Amino acid sequence: MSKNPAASLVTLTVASKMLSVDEAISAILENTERLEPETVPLEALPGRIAAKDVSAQITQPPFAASAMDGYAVRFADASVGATLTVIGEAPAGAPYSGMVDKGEAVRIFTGAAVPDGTDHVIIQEDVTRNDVHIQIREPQDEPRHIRQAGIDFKQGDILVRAGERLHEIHGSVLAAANLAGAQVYRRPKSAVFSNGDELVEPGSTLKPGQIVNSNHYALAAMVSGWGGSSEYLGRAVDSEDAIRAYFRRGRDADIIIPIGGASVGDYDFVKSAFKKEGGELVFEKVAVRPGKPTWFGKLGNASVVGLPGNPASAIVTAALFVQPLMRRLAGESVQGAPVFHKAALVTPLEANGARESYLRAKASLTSSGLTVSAASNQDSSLLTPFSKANCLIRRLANASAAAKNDAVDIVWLR
Ligand SMILES: Nc1nc2c(c(=O)[nH]1)N[C@H]1C(S)=C(S)[C@@H](COP(=O)(O)OP(=O)(O)OC[C@H]3O[C@@H](n4cnc5c(N)ncnc54)[C@H](O)[C@@H]3O)O[C@H]1N2
Ligand code: MOO
Repeated sequence: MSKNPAASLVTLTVASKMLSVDEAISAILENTERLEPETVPLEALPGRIAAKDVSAQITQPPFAASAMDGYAVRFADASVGATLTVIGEAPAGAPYSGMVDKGEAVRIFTGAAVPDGTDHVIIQEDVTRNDVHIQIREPQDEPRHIRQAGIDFKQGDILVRAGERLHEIHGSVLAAANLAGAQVYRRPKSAVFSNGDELVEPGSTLKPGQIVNSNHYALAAMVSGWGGSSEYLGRAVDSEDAIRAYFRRGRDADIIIPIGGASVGDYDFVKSAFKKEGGELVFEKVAVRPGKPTWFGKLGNASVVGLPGNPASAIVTAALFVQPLMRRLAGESVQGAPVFHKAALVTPLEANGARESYLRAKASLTSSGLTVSAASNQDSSLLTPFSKANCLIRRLANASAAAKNDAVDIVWLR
C-alpha cells in the first residue's frame, strides 16, 4: 500500500511526564502529516478533503434554456389577442436551429435551448392552440421563463477550494461541471483492537467477571464521521505475544487504536508489546478526566493512539485525540485544541480537580441562548450518558465551582 510520504520527517519527542490536553494534541499533530492525494470518482467525494482547487469545465446551464413548457416568442409580440405562427419545435436536447421572426413562435419544452430571436416563453396554459397558430389569452407582464446561460457557474469558475471538506452535494456540482472525479486526500485507515481477558462478544452467556466487548462500535462510527475508515481486528488476550500479533496485523493502517490495557495494572501489556514491536512512544499519559492513561506513539508509518478501556474514557479520548489526528491525516487544516462554544449551565457544577475534565452533557438552543446540562453520573465506566449527550463540558484543571447560568465551554460530540 502507499505510505505517508512525510513519515520520515516525523520528530519523536518521548515524554514520560503527564501532558496537558493541549500539549497532547500538539504532540499528535506535530508527528502527523496529511496523507497523499488521490483521484476518486464523484460517488466517493462526500466526507473527503479537496487536495486542489476544482474549476468548472463548462458553463452551466451551457445555453439559455426554457424553464417551462410552452412557446418561445418575441416578447414584443406577446400582447393579449395576438395570433402567432408556430414554425417549429424545440424539445430538450434538440435545439431549433432557425431564427424566430416577428409574429412567429416555436413550441418549446422545459430544459430546451431557447431559439435565436426569442426572449420570452409563454406557458401553454396562456394560449389557445389552433393547428399552426397560437392565440395569446393571458397578459404577459415581462419577459420570463428563460434561464440564461451560466447562471449557476461559468467555465473556469472555482467550484471547490483546496482544503474544503466535500459533502453530499459536491458529486452533483462537479458532474454538472463535466468532471468525472476530483483529487482528494486519501482516506485514513484505522485498525482497532480490544484487549482484555474479561471481554466477550455481544450475545454471549456471561461467566463470572466477564464484560461485553462494546467500545469499538462507537469508535468505528466516530472514525467514519471524521473521514476515516475503520477495521476491527478483534480482541487480544492479556499477553504480550497476543497483543504484539495485533500490532503486526495493524501495521499497514494509518492509525492503530488499541483499546484497554493502557494503565499500570499487572495485566496492562499494550504499551510494552508496542515497544517490543519497535514502536516509539511520544507520550504515555494525559492530565484529562476521563482518559488519563491515553498514550500516543509511532509504529513504522502508523500513528498509534492507545485508548483506556473504560467506555467513557475511550469515547472521550477518541473525540479529543483520535479526531484531530484523523482529520489532519484526511487533509483538514486542524490547528490544535477543539473548537469550544459557550453555553449557560442549567445545573451547578462542583469545583474540578487537578485534571482537565470533560463531562458528558446535553446542550439545547433555547430562547435565552445555548444552555447545557451535565449528566448526573460521570463515572468513566458509563456508556448510557452518551446516548443523550450531544457535547462535552470542558472544566479546566482546578476550576472553581460553577453556578447555574454560569457560562462554560462545550465541545460538540456530533
Ligand atoms: N493504580 C492505577 N490504576 C488505574 C489508573 C492509575 O493511574 N493507577 N488509571 C485508571 C484509569 S484513569 C483508567 S481510565 C483505567 C484504564 O485502564 P486500562 O486502559 O488499562 O483499561 P482496562 O483495565 O483494560 O479496562 C478498564 C475497564 O474497562 C473495561 N473495558 C476494557 N475494554 C473494554 C471494551 N473493549 N469494551 C467494554 N469494556 C471494556 C474493562 O473491563 C474494565 O472494566 O485504569 C484505571 N486504573
Ligand atoms: O481517566 Mo480514567 O478514564 O478516569 O477512569
